[in-house]
Amino acid sequence: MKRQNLVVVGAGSTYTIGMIMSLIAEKEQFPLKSITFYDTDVDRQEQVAKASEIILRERYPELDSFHYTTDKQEAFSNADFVFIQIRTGGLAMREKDEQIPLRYDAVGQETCGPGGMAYGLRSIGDMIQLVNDVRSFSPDAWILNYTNPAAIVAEALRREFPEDNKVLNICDMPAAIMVSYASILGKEVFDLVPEYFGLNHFGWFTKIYDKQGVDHTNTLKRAITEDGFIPEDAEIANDPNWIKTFKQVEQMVTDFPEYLPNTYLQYYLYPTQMVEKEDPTNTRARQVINGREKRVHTLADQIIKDGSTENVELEVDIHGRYMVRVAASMAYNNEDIFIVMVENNGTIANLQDDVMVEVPAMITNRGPKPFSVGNISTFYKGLIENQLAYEKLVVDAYEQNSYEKALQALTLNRTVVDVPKARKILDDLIDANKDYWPTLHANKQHVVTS
Ligand SMILES: NC(=O)c1ccc[n+]([C@@H]2O[C@H](COP(=O)([O-])OP(=O)(O)OC[C@H]3O[C@@H](n4cnc5c(N)ncnc54)[C@H](O)[C@@H]3O)[C@@H](O)[C@H]2O)c1
Ligand SMILES: O=P(O)(O)OC[C@H]1O[C@H](O[C@H]2[C@H](O)[C@@H](O)[C@@H](O)O[C@@H]2CO)[C@H](O)[C@@H](O)[C@@H]1O
Ligand SMILES: [Mn+2]
Repeated sequence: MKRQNLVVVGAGSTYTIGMIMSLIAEKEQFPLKSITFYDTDVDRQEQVAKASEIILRERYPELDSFHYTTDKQEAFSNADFVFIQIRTGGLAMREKDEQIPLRYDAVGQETCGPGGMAYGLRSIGDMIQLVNDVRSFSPDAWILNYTNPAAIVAEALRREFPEDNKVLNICDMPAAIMVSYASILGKEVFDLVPEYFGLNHFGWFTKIYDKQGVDHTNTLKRAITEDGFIPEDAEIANDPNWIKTFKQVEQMVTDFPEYLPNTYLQYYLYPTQMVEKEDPTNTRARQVINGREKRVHTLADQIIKDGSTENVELEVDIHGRYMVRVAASMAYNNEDIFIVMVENNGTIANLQDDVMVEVPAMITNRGPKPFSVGNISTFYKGLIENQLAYEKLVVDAYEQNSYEKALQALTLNRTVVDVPKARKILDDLIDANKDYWPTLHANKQHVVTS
Protein backbone atom coordinates (compact mmCIF):
# COMPACT_ATOMS: atom_id res chain seq x y z
CA MET A 1 0.00 0.00 0.00
CA LYS A 2 1.43 3.39 -0.96
CA ARG A 3 1.89 5.53 2.15
CA GLN A 4 0.37 9.02 2.04
CA ASN A 5 1.72 12.50 2.76
CA LEU A 6 -0.93 14.29 4.80
CA VAL A 7 -1.26 18.00 5.57
CA VAL A 8 -3.62 19.23 8.29
CA VAL A 9 -4.67 22.86 7.80
CA GLY A 10 -5.95 24.65 10.90
CA ALA A 11 -3.79 22.30 12.95
CA GLY A 12 -4.32 24.38 16.10
CA SER A 13 -7.94 23.15 16.04
CA THR A 14 -9.58 21.56 19.06
CA TYR A 15 -10.14 18.51 16.83
CA THR A 16 -6.51 17.88 15.84
CA ILE A 17 -5.42 15.64 18.72
CA GLY A 18 -8.56 13.56 18.18
CA MET A 19 -7.67 13.37 14.49
CA ILE A 20 -4.13 12.20 15.34
CA MET A 21 -5.65 9.45 17.49
CA SER A 22 -7.88 8.42 14.57
CA LEU A 23 -4.93 8.36 12.19
CA ILE A 24 -3.17 6.06 14.64
CA ALA A 25 -6.25 3.83 15.07
CA GLU A 26 -6.72 3.64 11.30
CA LYS A 27 -3.06 3.30 10.28
CA GLU A 28 -3.64 -0.10 8.63
CA GLN A 29 -6.43 1.38 6.49
CA PHE A 30 -4.68 4.72 5.77
CA PRO A 31 -0.90 4.35 6.23
CA LEU A 32 1.03 7.60 6.35
CA LYS A 33 4.54 8.56 5.28
CA SER A 34 4.43 12.07 6.69
CA ILE A 35 2.18 14.48 8.57
CA THR A 36 2.59 18.24 8.20
CA PHE A 37 0.67 20.80 10.25
CA TYR A 38 -0.16 24.23 8.86
CA ASP A 39 -1.89 27.09 10.71
CA THR A 40 -1.77 30.88 10.66
CA ASP A 41 -1.61 31.09 14.46
CA VAL A 42 1.94 30.17 15.52
CA ASP A 43 1.26 29.64 19.22
CA ARG A 44 -2.03 27.81 18.90
CA GLN A 45 -0.48 25.40 16.40
CA GLU A 46 2.75 24.92 18.36
CA GLN A 47 1.03 23.68 21.50
CA VAL A 48 -1.03 21.09 19.60
CA ALA A 49 1.98 20.16 17.44
CA LYS A 50 4.33 19.58 20.37
CA ALA A 51 1.80 17.27 22.02
CA SER A 52 1.07 15.51 18.71
CA GLU A 53 4.79 14.96 18.14
CA ILE A 54 5.00 13.05 21.43
CA ILE A 55 1.86 11.00 20.71
CA LEU A 56 3.16 10.11 17.25
CA ARG A 57 6.63 9.23 18.51
CA GLU A 58 5.05 6.76 20.96
CA ARG A 59 2.29 5.35 18.78
CA TYR A 60 3.27 5.86 15.12
CA PRO A 61 6.92 4.83 14.82
CA GLU A 62 6.31 3.90 11.16
CA LEU A 63 5.87 7.59 10.29
CA ASP A 64 8.91 9.00 8.40
CA SER A 65 8.35 12.61 9.38
CA PHE A 66 6.18 15.00 11.34
CA HIS A 67 6.61 18.75 11.20
CA TYR A 68 4.66 21.98 11.56
CA THR A 69 4.96 25.26 9.76
CA THR A 70 3.26 28.55 8.95
CA ASP A 71 4.88 28.62 5.51
CA LYS A 72 2.48 27.67 2.72
CA GLN A 73 5.08 26.40 0.27
CA GLU A 74 6.68 24.19 2.90
CA ALA A 75 3.28 22.90 3.99
CA PHE A 76 1.64 22.26 0.65
CA SER A 77 4.50 20.92 -1.49
CA ASN A 78 4.30 17.21 -2.19
CA ALA A 79 0.96 16.59 -0.45
CA ASP A 80 -1.28 13.62 -1.26
CA PHE A 81 -4.08 14.62 1.13
CA VAL A 82 -4.96 17.96 2.70
CA PHE A 83 -7.53 18.05 5.52
CA ILE A 84 -8.88 21.58 6.08
CA GLN A 85 -10.48 22.55 9.40
CA ILE A 86 -10.09 26.29 9.84
CA ARG A 87 -12.25 28.70 11.83
CA THR A 88 -11.97 32.26 10.50
CA GLY A 89 -12.47 34.63 13.42
CA GLY A 90 -12.09 31.84 15.98
CA LEU A 91 -14.51 30.89 18.73
CA ALA A 92 -14.74 34.57 19.76
CA MET A 93 -16.56 35.36 16.51
CA ARG A 94 -18.65 32.18 16.86
CA GLU A 95 -19.95 33.60 20.12
CA LYS A 96 -21.07 36.78 18.35
CA ASP A 97 -22.76 34.73 15.60
CA GLU A 98 -24.77 33.00 18.29
CA GLN A 99 -25.54 36.02 20.48
CA ILE A 100 -26.55 38.62 17.87
CA PRO A 101 -29.60 36.78 16.42
CA LEU A 102 -30.80 36.02 19.97
CA ARG A 103 -31.17 39.78 20.56
CA TYR A 104 -34.05 39.57 18.07
CA ASP A 105 -35.43 36.20 19.19
CA ALA A 106 -33.91 34.40 16.23
CA VAL A 107 -31.94 31.15 16.47
CA GLY A 108 -28.31 31.76 17.49
CA GLN A 109 -26.35 28.86 16.01
CA GLU A 110 -22.94 28.27 14.44
CA THR A 111 -24.09 26.88 11.07
CA CYS A 112 -27.86 27.46 10.99
CA GLY A 113 -29.71 30.74 10.49
CA PRO A 114 -28.02 34.17 10.70
CA GLY A 115 -25.02 32.79 12.62
CA GLY A 116 -24.36 30.38 9.76
CA MET A 117 -24.54 33.22 7.27
CA ALA A 118 -22.11 35.30 9.32
CA TYR A 119 -19.68 32.40 9.61
CA GLY A 120 -20.07 31.63 5.90
CA LEU A 121 -19.22 35.17 4.85
CA ARG A 122 -16.05 34.89 6.98
CA SER A 123 -15.02 31.42 5.78
CA ILE A 124 -15.46 31.74 2.01
CA GLY A 125 -12.50 34.06 1.31
CA ASP A 126 -10.03 32.06 3.39
CA MET A 127 -11.21 28.78 1.88
CA ILE A 128 -10.84 30.01 -1.71
CA GLN A 129 -7.37 31.29 -0.87
CA LEU A 130 -6.37 27.97 0.71
CA VAL A 131 -7.56 25.85 -2.22
CA ASN A 132 -5.57 28.12 -4.56
CA ASP A 133 -2.52 27.83 -2.31
CA VAL A 134 -2.72 24.04 -2.14
CA ARG A 135 -3.18 23.84 -5.91
CA SER A 136 -0.12 25.97 -6.62
CA PHE A 137 2.13 23.46 -4.82
CA SER A 138 0.22 20.15 -5.08
CA PRO A 139 -2.10 20.21 -8.08
CA ASP A 140 -3.22 16.59 -7.59
CA ALA A 141 -3.71 16.40 -3.83
CA TRP A 142 -7.08 15.35 -2.48
CA ILE A 143 -8.57 18.17 -0.42
CA LEU A 144 -11.00 17.09 2.28
CA ASN A 145 -12.75 20.11 3.67
CA TYR A 146 -14.83 20.06 6.80
CA THR A 147 -14.57 23.76 7.60
CA ASN A 148 -18.02 25.10 8.45
CA PRO A 149 -20.53 26.20 7.48
CA ALA A 150 -19.81 23.34 5.11
CA ALA A 151 -22.94 23.86 2.99
CA ILE A 152 -22.03 27.46 2.18
CA VAL A 153 -18.31 26.74 1.80
CA ALA A 154 -19.12 23.83 -0.55
CA GLU A 155 -21.34 26.03 -2.73
CA ALA A 156 -18.67 28.76 -2.90
CA LEU A 157 -15.93 26.23 -3.82
CA ARG A 158 -18.19 24.59 -6.43
CA ARG A 159 -18.55 27.97 -8.15
CA GLU A 160 -14.91 29.04 -7.79
CA PHE A 161 -13.31 25.70 -8.83
CA PRO A 162 -15.76 24.10 -11.28
CA GLU A 163 -13.10 21.91 -12.90
CA ASP A 164 -11.47 20.74 -9.67
CA ASN A 165 -12.87 17.31 -8.89
CA LYS A 166 -10.43 16.58 -6.09
CA VAL A 167 -12.08 18.77 -3.45
CA LEU A 168 -14.54 16.92 -1.21
CA ASN A 169 -16.67 18.59 1.49
CA ILE A 170 -17.69 16.35 4.34
CA CYS A 171 -19.53 16.46 7.66
CA ASP A 172 -19.40 14.05 10.57
CA MET A 173 -22.96 14.59 11.84
CA PRO A 174 -24.65 11.76 9.87
CA ALA A 175 -21.88 9.41 11.00
CA ALA A 176 -22.24 10.57 14.63
CA ILE A 177 -26.00 9.92 14.44
CA MET A 178 -25.25 6.48 13.00
CA VAL A 179 -23.04 5.72 16.01
CA SER A 180 -26.21 6.04 18.10
CA TYR A 181 -28.16 3.87 15.65
CA ALA A 182 -25.40 1.26 15.81
CA SER A 183 -25.56 1.24 19.59
CA ILE A 184 -29.34 0.73 19.55
CA LEU A 185 -28.93 -2.13 17.09
CA GLY A 186 -25.90 -3.65 18.84
CA LYS A 187 -23.79 -3.24 15.70
CA GLU A 188 -20.60 -1.49 14.58
CA VAL A 189 -21.17 1.89 12.89
CA PHE A 190 -19.25 1.03 9.72
CA ASP A 191 -21.45 -2.08 9.31
CA LEU A 192 -24.51 0.12 8.73
CA VAL A 193 -25.48 1.29 5.24
CA PRO A 194 -27.51 4.52 5.10
CA GLU A 195 -29.92 5.88 2.53
CA TYR A 196 -30.07 9.63 3.03
CA PHE A 197 -30.83 12.86 1.17
CA GLY A 198 -30.65 16.59 1.80
CA LEU A 199 -28.22 19.44 2.20
CA ASN A 200 -25.46 19.68 4.80
CA HIS A 201 -26.98 19.91 8.31
CA PHE A 202 -30.37 19.64 6.58
CA GLY A 203 -31.21 16.07 5.63
CA TRP A 204 -33.00 12.81 6.42
CA PHE A 205 -32.15 9.12 6.62
CA THR A 206 -34.78 7.28 4.59
CA LYS A 207 -33.43 3.80 5.38
CA ILE A 208 -30.80 2.16 7.54
CA TYR A 209 -29.62 -1.27 6.40
CA ASP A 210 -26.82 -3.47 7.62
CA LYS A 211 -24.26 -4.99 5.28
CA GLN A 212 -26.33 -8.17 5.06
CA GLY A 213 -29.16 -6.09 3.58
CA VAL A 214 -31.46 -6.24 6.60
CA ASP A 215 -33.63 -3.11 6.93
CA HIS A 216 -33.50 -1.68 10.48
CA THR A 217 -35.39 1.58 9.84
CA ASN A 218 -38.61 0.71 11.65
CA THR A 219 -36.74 -0.79 14.60
CA LEU A 220 -34.87 2.49 14.95
CA LYS A 221 -38.00 4.66 14.70
CA ARG A 222 -39.69 2.57 17.36
CA ALA A 223 -36.66 2.62 19.63
CA ILE A 224 -36.21 6.37 19.28
CA THR A 225 -39.82 7.26 20.03
CA GLU A 226 -40.32 4.67 22.79
CA ASP A 227 -36.93 4.43 24.53
CA GLY A 228 -35.34 7.76 23.60
CA PHE A 229 -32.26 8.81 21.65
CA ILE A 230 -28.89 9.73 23.11
CA PRO A 231 -25.44 10.57 21.74
CA GLU A 232 -23.11 7.59 22.04
CA ASP A 233 -19.89 8.80 20.42
CA ALA A 234 -17.22 9.33 23.11
CA GLU A 235 -16.70 13.01 22.24
CA ILE A 236 -20.32 14.01 22.80
CA ALA A 237 -21.89 11.26 24.96
CA ASN A 238 -21.61 13.22 28.21
CA ASP A 239 -22.19 16.69 26.81
CA PRO A 240 -25.51 18.14 28.12
CA ASN A 241 -25.95 20.23 24.98
CA TRP A 242 -25.61 17.24 22.65
CA ILE A 243 -27.84 15.16 24.97
CA LYS A 244 -30.58 17.81 24.57
CA THR A 245 -30.04 17.89 20.81
CA PHE A 246 -30.38 14.12 20.46
CA LYS A 247 -33.48 14.20 22.68
CA GLN A 248 -35.09 16.61 20.22
CA VAL A 249 -34.84 13.85 17.58
CA GLU A 250 -37.54 11.98 19.55
CA GLN A 251 -39.87 14.96 18.99
CA MET A 252 -38.98 15.21 15.30
CA VAL A 253 -39.66 11.49 14.67
CA THR A 254 -42.93 11.76 16.59
CA ASP A 255 -44.06 14.79 14.55
CA PHE A 256 -42.79 13.53 11.18
CA PRO A 257 -42.28 9.75 11.38
CA GLU A 258 -41.63 9.23 7.66
CA TYR A 259 -37.85 9.60 7.88
CA LEU A 260 -35.10 9.87 10.50
CA PRO A 261 -33.88 13.49 10.70
CA ASN A 262 -30.45 15.03 10.98
CA THR A 263 -30.18 16.63 14.44
CA TYR A 264 -29.61 20.09 12.88
CA LEU A 265 -33.20 20.16 11.58
CA GLN A 266 -34.26 21.08 15.12
CA TYR A 267 -33.24 24.69 14.46
CA TYR A 268 -35.50 24.96 11.41
CA LEU A 269 -38.47 22.97 12.71
CA TYR A 270 -38.61 24.31 16.28
CA PRO A 271 -37.02 27.79 16.11
CA THR A 272 -39.12 29.22 18.97
CA GLN A 273 -38.17 26.40 21.32
CA MET A 274 -34.50 26.71 20.29
CA VAL A 275 -34.47 30.42 21.16
CA GLU A 276 -36.23 29.84 24.50
CA LYS A 277 -33.66 27.31 25.67
CA GLU A 278 -30.70 29.62 25.05
CA ASP A 279 -28.84 31.67 27.65
CA PRO A 280 -27.19 34.50 25.66
CA THR A 281 -24.37 34.69 28.20
CA ASN A 282 -23.57 31.01 27.78
CA THR A 283 -24.21 30.02 24.18
CA ARG A 284 -22.51 27.00 22.61
CA ALA A 285 -19.30 28.92 21.79
CA ARG A 286 -18.82 29.81 25.47
CA GLN A 287 -19.48 26.18 26.43
CA VAL A 288 -16.84 25.06 23.91
CA ILE A 289 -14.33 27.70 25.13
CA ASN A 290 -14.82 26.52 28.72
CA GLY A 291 -15.17 22.87 27.73
CA ARG A 292 -13.51 21.27 24.72
CA GLU A 293 -10.98 24.05 24.12
CA LYS A 294 -9.80 24.09 27.77
CA ARG A 295 -9.76 20.29 27.88
CA VAL A 296 -7.61 20.04 24.76
CA HIS A 297 -5.17 22.69 25.97
CA THR A 298 -4.87 21.07 29.40
CA LEU A 299 -4.31 17.70 27.75
CA ALA A 300 -1.65 19.09 25.40
CA ASP A 301 0.14 20.87 28.29
CA GLN A 302 0.19 17.67 30.31
CA ILE A 303 1.65 15.63 27.45
CA ILE A 304 4.30 18.27 26.78
CA LYS A 305 5.22 18.55 30.50
CA ASP A 306 5.53 14.75 30.89
CA GLY A 307 7.14 14.21 27.49
CA SER A 308 4.78 11.23 27.22
CA THR A 309 1.12 10.24 27.22
CA GLU A 310 1.39 8.18 30.40
CA ASN A 311 -0.81 10.53 32.49
CA VAL A 312 -3.55 11.26 29.99
CA GLU A 313 -6.51 9.43 28.51
CA LEU A 314 -6.73 9.65 24.74
CA GLU A 315 -9.84 8.61 22.87
CA VAL A 316 -10.75 7.96 19.26
CA ASP A 317 -14.03 9.53 18.12
CA ILE A 318 -16.23 9.25 15.06
CA HIS A 319 -15.20 12.68 13.75
CA GLY A 320 -11.65 11.57 12.96
CA ARG A 321 -12.45 7.96 12.13
CA TYR A 322 -15.02 9.01 9.56
CA MET A 323 -12.73 11.56 7.86
CA VAL A 324 -9.87 9.04 7.74
CA ARG A 325 -12.05 6.24 6.35
CA VAL A 326 -13.30 8.55 3.59
CA ALA A 327 -9.70 9.45 2.75
CA ALA A 328 -8.68 5.77 2.74
CA SER A 329 -11.48 4.91 0.35
CA MET A 330 -10.22 7.63 -2.03
CA ALA A 331 -6.59 6.61 -1.70
CA TYR A 332 -7.10 2.88 -2.19
CA ASN A 333 -10.33 2.81 -4.20
CA ASN A 334 -12.11 0.88 -1.44
CA GLU A 335 -15.52 1.80 -2.84
CA ASP A 336 -16.87 2.25 0.69
CA ILE A 337 -20.16 4.11 1.05
CA PHE A 338 -20.24 7.37 3.01
CA ILE A 339 -22.56 10.35 3.15
CA VAL A 340 -20.74 13.30 1.52
CA MET A 341 -21.48 16.54 -0.32
CA VAL A 342 -21.59 16.40 -4.13
CA GLU A 343 -22.98 18.55 -6.91
CA ASN A 344 -26.54 17.30 -7.46
CA ASN A 345 -26.58 16.70 -11.22
CA GLY A 346 -29.69 14.55 -11.06
CA THR A 347 -28.93 12.63 -7.88
CA ILE A 348 -32.08 14.10 -6.34
CA ALA A 349 -34.09 14.04 -9.55
CA ASN A 350 -36.52 16.89 -8.85
CA LEU A 351 -33.93 19.38 -7.56
CA GLN A 352 -31.82 21.67 -9.72
CA ASP A 353 -28.45 20.31 -10.89
CA ASP A 354 -26.18 23.10 -9.69
CA VAL A 355 -26.54 22.64 -5.95
CA MET A 356 -24.42 20.85 -3.37
CA VAL A 357 -26.47 18.02 -1.87
CA GLU A 358 -25.52 15.59 0.90
CA VAL A 359 -26.12 11.96 -0.09
CA PRO A 360 -24.51 8.52 0.17
CA ALA A 361 -21.80 7.95 -2.41
CA MET A 362 -19.38 5.21 -3.25
CA ILE A 363 -15.98 6.73 -2.50
CA THR A 364 -13.47 5.81 -5.21
CA ASN A 365 -10.06 6.97 -6.44
CA ARG A 366 -11.99 8.89 -9.16
CA GLY A 367 -13.98 10.72 -6.51
CA PRO A 368 -17.42 10.20 -4.98
CA LYS A 369 -19.99 8.32 -7.09
CA PRO A 370 -23.38 9.24 -5.58
CA PHE A 371 -26.33 6.86 -5.58
CA SER A 372 -29.49 8.08 -7.22
CA VAL A 373 -32.15 9.26 -4.74
CA GLY A 374 -34.97 9.80 -7.26
CA ASN A 375 -37.78 12.28 -6.63
CA ILE A 376 -38.35 13.63 -3.15
CA SER A 377 -41.84 14.52 -1.95
CA THR A 378 -43.35 17.96 -1.45
CA PHE A 379 -42.57 18.62 2.22
CA TYR A 380 -38.86 17.83 1.89
CA LYS A 381 -38.58 19.47 -1.52
CA GLY A 382 -40.15 22.66 -0.17
CA LEU A 383 -37.87 22.78 2.84
CA ILE A 384 -34.75 21.99 0.83
CA GLU A 385 -35.45 24.47 -1.95
CA ASN A 386 -36.00 27.22 0.59
CA GLN A 387 -32.74 26.36 2.35
CA LEU A 388 -30.66 25.97 -0.81
CA ALA A 389 -31.91 29.34 -2.06
CA TYR A 390 -30.76 30.87 1.23
CA GLU A 391 -27.33 29.20 0.88
CA LYS A 392 -26.95 30.37 -2.70
CA LEU A 393 -27.93 33.93 -1.78
CA VAL A 394 -25.24 34.01 0.91
CA VAL A 395 -22.63 33.10 -1.70
CA ASP A 396 -24.16 35.66 -4.09
CA ALA A 397 -23.87 38.28 -1.35
CA TYR A 398 -20.18 37.42 -0.96
CA GLU A 399 -19.42 37.40 -4.68
CA GLN A 400 -21.41 40.53 -5.50
CA ASN A 401 -20.72 42.48 -2.28
CA SER A 402 -24.48 42.76 -2.06
CA TYR A 403 -26.41 43.91 0.99
CA GLU A 404 -29.64 43.09 -0.81
CA LYS A 405 -28.67 39.45 -1.41
CA ALA A 406 -27.72 39.05 2.24
CA LEU A 407 -31.05 40.54 3.27
CA GLN A 408 -32.87 38.21 0.87
CA ALA A 409 -30.92 35.26 2.28
CA LEU A 410 -31.97 36.02 5.86
CA THR A 411 -35.55 36.71 4.81
CA LEU A 412 -35.76 33.28 3.20
CA ASN A 413 -34.19 31.50 6.15
CA ARG A 414 -36.84 29.68 8.21
CA THR A 415 -35.23 30.91 11.41
CA VAL A 416 -35.84 34.57 10.49
CA VAL A 417 -38.59 35.22 7.86
CA ASP A 418 -39.55 38.77 8.93
CA VAL A 419 -37.82 41.47 6.83
CA PRO A 420 -37.41 44.17 9.53
CA LYS A 421 -35.99 41.52 11.84
CA ALA A 422 -33.67 40.29 9.07
CA ARG A 423 -32.46 43.87 8.51
CA LYS A 424 -31.71 44.47 12.20
CA ILE A 425 -29.80 41.20 12.50
CA LEU A 426 -27.89 41.87 9.29
CA ASP A 427 -26.89 45.38 10.38
CA ASP A 428 -25.61 44.09 13.72
CA LEU A 429 -23.72 41.28 11.99
CA ILE A 430 -22.12 43.71 9.54
CA ASP A 431 -20.92 45.80 12.46
CA ALA A 432 -19.52 42.77 14.31
CA ASN A 433 -17.83 41.34 11.21
CA LYS A 434 -16.20 44.47 9.79
CA ASP A 435 -12.73 42.93 10.06
CA TYR A 436 -13.81 39.80 8.15
CA TRP A 437 -16.68 40.30 5.72
CA PRO A 438 -16.47 41.91 2.31
CA THR A 439 -18.12 45.33 2.36
CA LEU A 440 -21.76 44.90 1.38
CA HIS A 441 -23.31 47.63 -0.79
CA ALA A 442 -26.87 48.46 -1.73
CA ASN A 443 -27.54 47.53 -5.37
CA LYS A 444 -27.46 50.91 -7.17
CA GLN A 445 -29.71 49.63 -10.00
CA HIS A 446 -32.40 48.90 -7.47
CA VAL A 447 -32.29 52.19 -5.55
CA VAL A 448 -35.76 53.70 -5.25
CA THR A 449 -35.68 57.40 -6.19
CA SER A 450 -38.38 59.85 -5.16
N1 LIG B 1 -17.93 19.46 8.92
C1 LIG B 1 -18.07 19.02 10.16
O1 LIG B 1 -18.91 18.19 10.42
C2 LIG B 1 -17.19 19.55 11.25
C3 LIG B 1 -17.03 18.86 12.44
C4 LIG B 1 -16.24 19.42 13.44
C5 LIG B 1 -15.62 20.65 13.22
N2 LIG B 1 -15.82 21.28 12.04
C6 LIG B 1 -15.17 22.56 11.73
O2 LIG B 1 -13.76 22.43 11.94
C7 LIG B 1 -13.21 23.73 12.12
C8 LIG B 1 -12.34 23.78 13.35
O3 LIG B 1 -13.14 23.85 14.51
P1 LIG B 1 -12.56 24.16 15.96
O4 LIG B 1 -13.70 24.32 16.87
O5 LIG B 1 -11.55 23.15 16.29
O6 LIG B 1 -11.89 25.58 15.71
P2 LIG B 1 -10.54 26.18 16.31
O7 LIG B 1 -10.71 27.65 16.29
O8 LIG B 1 -10.17 25.50 17.57
O9 LIG B 1 -9.42 25.76 15.23
C9 LIG B 1 -9.31 26.32 13.98
C10 LIG B 1 -7.85 26.58 13.66
O10 LIG B 1 -7.79 27.15 12.34
C11 LIG B 1 -6.77 28.15 12.34
N3 LIG B 1 -7.03 29.03 11.20
C12 LIG B 1 -7.96 30.02 11.09
N4 LIG B 1 -7.88 30.58 9.87
C13 LIG B 1 -6.89 29.92 9.20
C14 LIG B 1 -6.36 30.02 7.88
N5 LIG B 1 -6.84 30.89 7.00
N6 LIG B 1 -5.35 29.20 7.52
C15 LIG B 1 -4.86 28.28 8.40
N7 LIG B 1 -5.34 28.14 9.66
C16 LIG B 1 -6.34 28.94 10.04
C17 LIG B 1 -6.88 28.80 13.70
O11 LIG B 1 -5.69 29.48 14.02
C18 LIG B 1 -7.16 27.58 14.60
O12 LIG B 1 -5.97 27.05 15.09
C19 LIG B 1 -14.41 24.67 12.17
O13 LIG B 1 -14.66 25.21 10.90
C20 LIG B 1 -15.53 23.76 12.57
O14 LIG B 1 -16.78 24.29 12.24
C21 LIG B 1 -16.58 20.75 11.06
O1 LIG C 1 -20.85 22.74 19.20
P1 LIG C 1 -19.66 21.93 18.95
O2 LIG C 1 -18.45 22.76 18.57
O3 LIG C 1 -19.39 20.89 20.00
O4 LIG C 1 -20.02 21.06 17.66
C1 LIG C 1 -20.26 21.59 16.42
C2 LIG C 1 -20.06 20.50 15.40
O5 LIG C 1 -21.09 19.55 15.59
C3 LIG C 1 -21.12 18.45 14.71
O6 LIG C 1 -19.96 17.67 14.91
C4 LIG C 1 -19.88 16.84 16.10
C5 LIG C 1 -19.83 15.45 15.68
O7 LIG C 1 -21.05 15.18 15.08
C6 LIG C 1 -19.54 14.50 16.80
O8 LIG C 1 -19.33 13.24 16.31
C7 LIG C 1 -18.35 14.83 17.58
O9 LIG C 1 -17.18 14.55 16.87
O10 LIG C 1 -18.44 16.14 17.96
C8 LIG C 1 -18.67 17.07 16.92
C9 LIG C 1 -18.86 18.35 17.65
O11 LIG C 1 -18.41 18.40 18.91
C10 LIG C 1 -21.23 18.98 13.30
O12 LIG C 1 -21.24 17.97 12.34
C11 LIG C 1 -20.13 19.96 12.98
O13 LIG C 1 -20.31 20.48 11.71
C12 LIG C 1 -20.10 21.08 14.00
O14 LIG C 1 -18.94 21.84 13.81
MN1 LIG D 1 -21.14 19.07 10.29
